[in-house]
Amino acid sequence: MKAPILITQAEIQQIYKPINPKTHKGIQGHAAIIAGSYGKIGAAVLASKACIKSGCGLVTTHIPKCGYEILQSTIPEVMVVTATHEKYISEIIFDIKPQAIGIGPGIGQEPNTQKAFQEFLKTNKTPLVIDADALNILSQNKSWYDLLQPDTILTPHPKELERLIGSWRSEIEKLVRATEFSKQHQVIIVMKGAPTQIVNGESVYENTTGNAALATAGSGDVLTGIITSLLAQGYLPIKAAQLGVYIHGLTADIALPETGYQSFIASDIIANLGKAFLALD
Ligand SMILES: NC(=O)C1=CN([C@@H]2O[C@H](COP(=O)(O)OP(=O)(O)OC[C@H]3O[C@@H](n4cnc5c(N)ncnc54)[C@H](O)[C@@H]3O)[C@@H](O)[C@H]2O)[C@@H](O)CC1
Ligand SMILES: Nc1ncnc2c1ncn2[C@@H]1O[C@H](COP(=O)(O)OP(=O)(O)O)[C@@H](O)[C@H]1O
Ligand SMILES: [Mg+2]
Repeated sequence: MKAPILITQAEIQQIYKPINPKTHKGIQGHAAIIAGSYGKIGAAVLASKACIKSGCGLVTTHIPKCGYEILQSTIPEVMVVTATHEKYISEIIFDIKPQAIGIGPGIGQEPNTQKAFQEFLKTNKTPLVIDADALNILSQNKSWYDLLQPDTILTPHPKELERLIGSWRSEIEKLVRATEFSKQHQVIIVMKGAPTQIVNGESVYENTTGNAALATAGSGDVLTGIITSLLAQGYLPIKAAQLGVYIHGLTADIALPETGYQSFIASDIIANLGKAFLALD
């Protein structure tokens, strides 16, 4: 097994594309976020806000009905499509054509949500980020792995990863299993942790930003929004994953002297996105 390639500032500078002065929202990328259920609409808010604050021109968020007023009042910049069910996503239907979709934060695992996710996977050809409960649904329905498009990005934390690839007894075994999974299903696995590693077939990349302040509710939901935004802006999936985890971690490194570890919350990642992007310009 090769040593991981570090995701350094120099590497990121090669990947990062400054904003074209003549761009407009119509060509800056339209992202869709499919997230939330009753009691976890916050996950949809965090992912959507991180998405629009990471540079894409438009964001449409698909949520259950109960989240409508919450979304519209907390992030007026984001458009909203609601499912027919009050408390969970019962079907995934929208007439927009986004350039990237992020699915999973806070969606729960209701049977109807599972069915909707399966129907979605059967037809979806749009670049995709799969996180949280969508990963958990996937790991309970392993025959659906065949429905994943090449270069789909999966963003599991260690428990979600275990549900997908099974348990491991050492870091080496984890990497071997993740590599096998990535090659077999042609997916990119963002193995979140300290540090986060990205597995893309035989290649492993290791992030160099971030700290323990990120060990707080919703920080993964925010990462989903950031990576989906970058995908919608035309970054190749592996580049969107690398730049996304780097920027996400950088926000915590920037904020730490002011917030300390304890008072840093997921909204602070979003609040510091601007400074993190400026550090790349
Ligand atoms: N405000 C909100 O609406 C929030 C919604 N959330 C959503 O809640 C749902 C459940 O997510 P959870 O991740 O809490 O539940 P899970 O059951 O998937 O994961 C929790 C388990 O994973 C373990 N775990 C997590 N990170 C780990 C790490 N780095 N190392 C080792 N073990 C680790 C925990 O100890 C725990 O046993 C998801 O859909 C998620 O998106 C959460 O993101 C929290 C905030
Ligand atoms: N100690 C840590 N050091 C660096 N990054 C961390 C640490 N703990 C958590 N993170 C990061 O925070 C995020 C947590 O994601 P996740 O567990 O999915 O959160 P949630 O589901 O609550 O949104 C990941 O990006 C992970 O890498
Ligand atoms: Mg998560």
